[in-house]
Amino acid sequence: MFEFSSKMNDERIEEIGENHVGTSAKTPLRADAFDITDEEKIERIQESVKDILTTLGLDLTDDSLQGTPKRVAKSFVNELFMGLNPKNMPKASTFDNNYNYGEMLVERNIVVYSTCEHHLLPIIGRAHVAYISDGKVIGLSKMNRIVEYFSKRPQVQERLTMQVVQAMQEALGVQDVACVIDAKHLCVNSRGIKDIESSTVTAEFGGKFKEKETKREFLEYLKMNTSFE
Ligand SMILES: Nc1nc2c(ncn2[C@@H]2O[C@H](COP(=O)(O)OP(=O)(O)OP(=O)(O)O)[C@@H](O)[C@H]2O)c(=O)[nH]1
Ligand SMILES: [Zn+2]
Repeated sequence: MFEFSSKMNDERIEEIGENHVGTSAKTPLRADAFDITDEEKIERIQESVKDILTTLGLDLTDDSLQGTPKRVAKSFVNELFMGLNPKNMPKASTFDNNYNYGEMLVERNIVVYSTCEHHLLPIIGRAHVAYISDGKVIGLSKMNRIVEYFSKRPQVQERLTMQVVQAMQEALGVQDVACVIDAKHLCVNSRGIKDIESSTVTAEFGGKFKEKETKREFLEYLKMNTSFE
């Protein structure tokens, strides 16, 4: 049977494509995270889910429940946590800024659907990402894809925000990148304190976005109404 070793290995994690992410913002992956295939992971997780549901007292021979362990395992590996696998990292195509656009570009209202790593419950919200070009521009949809990729991990919102900024900085070769995320955590809304109203705002400001005026301009754009709403 496959055994996970408990030691983290920074070199190994760099090999698998997290070298753009600062140490403090790294998802704590095990050194042997990719020693088994996704198919093997699905098989193993399926057995664990069977165990959980059986322990809860459910009869897994029931027509509706019998496929649940496999469904949960597949959704973990292929969907909810697909961002743990660097093979799913989006290719962030960049282009030369031939038109010399010199202002900030803001991609607003990117839907965030992530999972809280403390309770494995959904985090649902919006991310707003901005950068100022220093010669390169990035395809708009790539910003949404970067947010999606890092969202599909067990997360804390602070780390997600930092990972998005660091991946954009790497892709564009600039420090001038910012991200604000406003999200609801179902672990706060639906259980525990059960506060359905509160949401969490996190922000990461790189380079020029640390300056008061640039930060203010970015935050002003977030307040703008769009004419098509
Ligand atoms: N900083 C931070 N905390 C988070 C995030 N998501 C969930 N949490 C918090 O993680 C904490 C875990 O605290 P614990 O006391 O170990 O867990 P708990 O007993 O289930 O806590 P309650 O939710 O207060 O019932 C909770 O306060 C959650 O609200 C996040 O993205 N960032
Ligand atoms: Zn939680």
